[in-house]
Amino acid sequence: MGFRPTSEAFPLLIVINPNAGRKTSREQLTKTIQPTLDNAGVPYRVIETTSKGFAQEYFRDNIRQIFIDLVQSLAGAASSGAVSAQQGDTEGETGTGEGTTTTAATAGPPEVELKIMVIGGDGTVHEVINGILQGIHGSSPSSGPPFVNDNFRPKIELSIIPAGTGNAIATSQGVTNSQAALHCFLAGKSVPLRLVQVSQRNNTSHANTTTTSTNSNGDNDSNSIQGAWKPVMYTAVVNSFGLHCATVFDAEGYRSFGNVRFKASALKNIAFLKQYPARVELFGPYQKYDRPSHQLIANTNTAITSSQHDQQQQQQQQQQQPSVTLPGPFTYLMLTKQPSLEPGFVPTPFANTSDEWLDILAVQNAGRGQILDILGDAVKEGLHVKRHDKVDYYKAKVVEIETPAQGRLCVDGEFLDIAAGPEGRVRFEVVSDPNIQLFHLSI
Ligand SMILES: Nc1ncnc2c1ncn2[C@@H]1O[C@H](COP(=O)(O)OP(=O)(O)OP(=O)(O)O)[C@@H](O)[C@H]1O
Repeated sequence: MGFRPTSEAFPLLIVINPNAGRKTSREQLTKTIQPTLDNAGVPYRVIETTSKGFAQEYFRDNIRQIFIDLVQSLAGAASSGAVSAQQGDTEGETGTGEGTTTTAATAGPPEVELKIMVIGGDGTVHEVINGILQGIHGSSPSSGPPFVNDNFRPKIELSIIPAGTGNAIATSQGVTNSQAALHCFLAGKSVPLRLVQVSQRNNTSHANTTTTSTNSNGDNDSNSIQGAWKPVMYTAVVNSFGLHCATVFDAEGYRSFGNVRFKASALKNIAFLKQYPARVELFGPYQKYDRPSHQLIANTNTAITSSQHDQQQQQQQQQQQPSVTLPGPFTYLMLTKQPSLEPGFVPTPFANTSDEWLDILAVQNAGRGQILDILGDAVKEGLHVKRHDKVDYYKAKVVEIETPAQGRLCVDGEFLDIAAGPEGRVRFEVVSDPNIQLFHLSI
């Protein structure tokens, strides 16, 4: 079920979620986007989502064929026929993908760039990204074996027309309406979109299992449960635990309230405020916000070592021993790649979609008055970080969380229920996979 390019220029794929936000996507498409693209001579193909999960499944099952068609269209366009794609067997229709190859006749990988426009909110973007990565990495039976490698390293330019409720990714780039987003698209401005890989131990295969030991806190040492980390999903916006997660979860039940459902849910969860037991560990280098000097300070524990052997040893140590442990319990915990989650609400003001850091906002054991103050200041462009002693702010590259009882995480608006203890431990890591380059547009 692949795309056949209708012209030499491969069509822009427009993914539209008619159900996002205030349900204005279709109107935005017909009134603003289509006339502008037609005027600019940009060919496009519209893919309308029909239900939750549609976009993810669509890209997971079709991304391979989309790239094959894209490469073929490039080959057709190039007079020398520099790029060619060969389809070994019935990819797409059967979903096996066996034997599919993409080759470049010239030296070096072909320059392949796929443009996708999403008219929707962060949830739709999340689905598109996860579908693409599942399809590319072959992590589902229908996606076939991985097909992106050093010889074929496509770029994906993701343009986001903010039509959802929060629109965190677009808002964080200063893109607040479809006109601004279209302007960015036509000007071809893009910045790297770094993602967070969310992984859990692959406990079905304990090939490397070592004995479970007990650390100095008397807890089981989770690093000794040695099932390999297995990506569960990728997030582009926010991972949370505690009050924020409970608020998003309960807001689903208040859908009939429209856009005030988050406010209603937050008020309920603050009125019945809970503390959420967990231990959070940061691994490797990190930066911590220093309130007196109002700046992020890099940790200096990572001494510079001279020999390669020393560096390897240091790296190994950093991977095994946490640099920082936050003991909890947590009132509010967020791990983000976007500074702003909705216009005005800036919980992690130093987050940057393109950097290699994961921003961590941790509030441990706060009372109702304290959390109200903190959230009140977070809607004043992130003042809470400067003002409140209960706010810990870090930037790290690898973060793990473990809960003593069954716990729930919110991952870009979806939910991950985790088992108690080391078995349920979850790892968050900023990835920049050189074999798939996701970009998005910025002003
Ligand atoms: N046709 C559809 N009908 C119902 N739900 C859909 C449809 N298409 C997609 N969805 C689901 O709608 C949900 C909400 O979409 P999206 O996140 O884009 O908007 P939002 O929640 O309003 O915005 P934001 O995430 O920016 O706050 C997503 O989980 C998506 O899977």
